Amino acid sequence: MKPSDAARAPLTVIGGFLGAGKTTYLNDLIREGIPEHSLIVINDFGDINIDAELIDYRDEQLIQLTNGCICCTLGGTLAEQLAKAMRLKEAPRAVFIETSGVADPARIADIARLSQRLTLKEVVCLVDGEQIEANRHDPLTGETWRAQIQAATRILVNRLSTTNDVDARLSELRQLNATAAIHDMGGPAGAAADQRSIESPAITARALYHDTASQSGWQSASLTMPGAVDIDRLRDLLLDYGDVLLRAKGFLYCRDRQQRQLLQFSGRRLNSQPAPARSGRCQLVCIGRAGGRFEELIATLSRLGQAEAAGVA
Ligand SMILES: Nc1nc2c(ncn2[C@@H]2O[C@H](COP(=O)(O)OP(=O)(O)OP(=O)(O)O)[C@@H](O)[C@H]2O)c(=O)[nH]1
Repeated sequence: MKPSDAARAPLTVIGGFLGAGKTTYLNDLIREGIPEHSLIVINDFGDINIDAELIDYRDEQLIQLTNGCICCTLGGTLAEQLAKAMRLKEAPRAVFIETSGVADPARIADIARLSQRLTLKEVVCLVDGEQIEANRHDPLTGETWRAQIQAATRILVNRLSTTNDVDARLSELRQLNATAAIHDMGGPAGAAADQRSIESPAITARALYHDTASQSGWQSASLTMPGAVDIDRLRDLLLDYGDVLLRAKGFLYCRDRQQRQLLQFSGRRLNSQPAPARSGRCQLVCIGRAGGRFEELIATLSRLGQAEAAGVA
């Protein structure tokens, strides 16, 4: 029997480019209150799901998907996992999917359109207001970035306050998507974002060192970082390679800080804060422009993490 529309679980797709603020927004939603027995699906671009460790979930069911772009490499897996979850005796009352920053949310929304147990509630797209110009005109990132905006039913723009011409930025977004609601999230939410304390669930850690994997102009790498790193040296290195490094995030020890740090690099900005206590990872994932320079960065980062472990840096 076909479930009526009222019996279908609403699906919210949360998309947006690398580092745009998807995880931060999802945590805000959870804090504000989502239905009990929700299902949260987290996809991340690397083969370590850092985002899953940053989600502040409680009794919700969590599915972690890794390895690249949810829409092309994981389409089948995602549909299967969702179908399985929706067949459970107590099926989820609502579903939230955080896509990877290089995914096309439209293809994920199609899964809901095909499912008899889901109904598409909205496709939210987070946009880093500071990066609109850079992303829009970039030959590698532009197409993905535009597709994410075009697929949205609601566009949430943050970090606009640091740009010169807010109206011009908003009208650029409007030109790309004539129908979506567009909201300027303003400063405070984001400004406080890095200061938020994050309670994380315990998730089984996998020890990983991976070679870089490249896919049509993109390249990603996952590194183990067992040693205590000099944060200033790391900052200089990441900023030096800001032309090829689009996003880095992970957990590591820093020399002058007692607690393991959560490191976030996006839009050529680096910040760190105490990492969630419950997992013990010391790993970093990076994504950027494929090529020798990206590989050079990964090799240098790898040496930094390893050498300092051995005390020879
Ligand atoms: N200033 C400011 N910073 C933000 C805002 N939202 C997120 N951030 C910061 O931006 C960085 C990336 O945020 P995330 O929420 O992890 O971004 P994401 O889109 O989930 O990142 P990926 O999943 O790696 O693509 C973190 O350092 C956040 O604290 C915001 O509204 N304002």
